Amino acid sequence: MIEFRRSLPAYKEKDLLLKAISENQVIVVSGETGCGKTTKLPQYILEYEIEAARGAACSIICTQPRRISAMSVSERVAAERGEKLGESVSPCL
Ligand SMILES: Nc1ncnc2c1ncn2[C@@H]1O[C@H](COP(=O)(O)OP(=O)(O)OP(=O)(O)O)[C@@H](O)[C@H]1O
Repeated sequence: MIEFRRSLPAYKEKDLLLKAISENQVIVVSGETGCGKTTKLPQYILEYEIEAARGAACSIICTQPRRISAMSVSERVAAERGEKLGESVSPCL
């Protein structure tokens, strides 16, 4: 799972993305389908905030257009983190 995460295009742009987020109130991220915008970028932000001792104060909201995709994304991200749903990832339908 870790190797897979590191193979995605989003991982290669991780530092650039975190720098852009820290320096701007709003950014637009555009990338090919499956590059990691939905499941990886929120985790990069959370991990960055945890490293900065701000993890407890960090809330990340990720919207999806359908219930099924909201559930699928939530389950996937929780699985990647080795957690159960409801720990750091909670779907809100
Ligand atoms: N539920 C899942 N089960 C297995 N693999 C998944 C799942 N969700 C995502 N992935 C994998 O993680 C990678 C990143 O997916 P992600 O949804 O973050 O990409 P994305 O850039 O948001 O794509 P899109 O623009 O289509 O929404 C995908 O290439 C896919 O292989």
